[in-house]
Amino acid sequence: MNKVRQAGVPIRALGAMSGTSLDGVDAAVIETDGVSILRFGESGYRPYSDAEQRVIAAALGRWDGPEVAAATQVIQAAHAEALADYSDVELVGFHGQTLAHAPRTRGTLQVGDGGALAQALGVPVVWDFRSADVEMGGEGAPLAPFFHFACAKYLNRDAPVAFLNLGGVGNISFVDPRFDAPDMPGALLAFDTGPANAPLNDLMQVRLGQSFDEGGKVARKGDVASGALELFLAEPYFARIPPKSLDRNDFSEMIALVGELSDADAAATLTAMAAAGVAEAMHHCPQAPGEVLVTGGGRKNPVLMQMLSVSLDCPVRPVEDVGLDGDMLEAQAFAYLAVRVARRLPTSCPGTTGVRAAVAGGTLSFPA
Ligand SMILES: Nc1ncnc2c1ncn2[C@@H]1O[C@H](COP(=O)(O)OP(=O)(O)OP(=O)(O)O)[C@@H](O)[C@H]1O
Ligand SMILES: CC(=O)N[C@H]1[C@@H]2OC[C@@H](O2)[C@@H](O)[C@@H]1O[C@H](C)C(=O)O
Repeated sequence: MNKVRQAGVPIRALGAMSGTSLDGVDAAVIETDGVSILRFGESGYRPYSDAEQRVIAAALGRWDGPEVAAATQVIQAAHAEALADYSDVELVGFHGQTLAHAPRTRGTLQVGDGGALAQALGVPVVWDFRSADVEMGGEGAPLAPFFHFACAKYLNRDAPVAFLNLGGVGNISFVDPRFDAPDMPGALLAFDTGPANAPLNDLMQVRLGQSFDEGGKVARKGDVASGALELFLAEPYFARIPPKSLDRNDFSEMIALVGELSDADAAATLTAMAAAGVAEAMHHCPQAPGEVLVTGGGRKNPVLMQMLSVSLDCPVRPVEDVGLDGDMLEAQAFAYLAVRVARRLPTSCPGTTGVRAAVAGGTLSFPA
């Protein structure tokens, strides 16, 4: 039997993720048998040029047409480049780029052709991770939770812990590592918390021509507008019982709520909205976790981290505090999930995506 299919045999898997912030492709190697993480390996980052970013941005929210075709070409070429220089890789996990996500109505669209990538790299590729979950009634996201469960085991945790990813959108995984497997009822509850950096990035771009609020410098000088924050929290999304997921632009009208405010107050208020979404999320968790481990770019924003520390009643710290790499966790997640798919182990379950039953979502393509 092909090694990538062989249960229990550790392999070197390379994962690639292109996230909602459209900054570039993260790539990372892990060694795993699809159950335990044995070792984290090397990683890399291939940024998109401004021109590439514009092509991808023009396709966001679209399901087909010339914009989608152009974005697909950019994604494909960037990944072939980003993944070319890793040695002894036995399997690749290729998330692709989410262009549109409406699981209940139209489905979910991650562009990038894993068959072509397998051919280009000469290595088997797992791709299209989200469609099977959506077809079985799931949200198709978030998918990192099964990896977070493995991380909690890797970290020898024996009490509930939460992983919080602050990307364009935020997502949280409540992990109870006392269970043996991630798909056992109670082992995992995961969902998107709300917008994280996306509305703030959009504001910074529109008002100041900057791609993000580096170090929270702008927000730090402002005051939070409590009226706007209240309107935000009245959004039905927050009361909805999880699992639940979001598209990057689902909350893009939030910018209008801060339209009359100064740059600093608007930035402070959007930052507070990201933190408030997480605080709301904690109410949905079965119990308070012992700690919240923060990954994704938002952990580098001290204003956001401070707001989280104030509003959550447990320690909040970046994953670096426990020896993980918060820039690479998502790429590592898709390396790990690829091995699970190849071995027909589930990658989502009712507690993570609301799917009817645990499912191994993804297509495995071999080079010819
Ligand atoms: N030094 C910093 N100060 C403040 N914010 C930062 C800093 N570095 C990164 N960020 C924020 O983090 C964002 C990138 O986060 P990340 O790379 O986790 O997003 P992503 O993986 O594309 O998103 P997603 O997880 O939603 O797919 C940036 O767009 C910015 O808003
Ligand atoms: C549809 C989609 O691509 N969703 C992303 C996005 O970015 C963060 C959040 O929204 C999460 O739901 C997901 O990504 C991570 C990697 C996940 O699936 O766990």
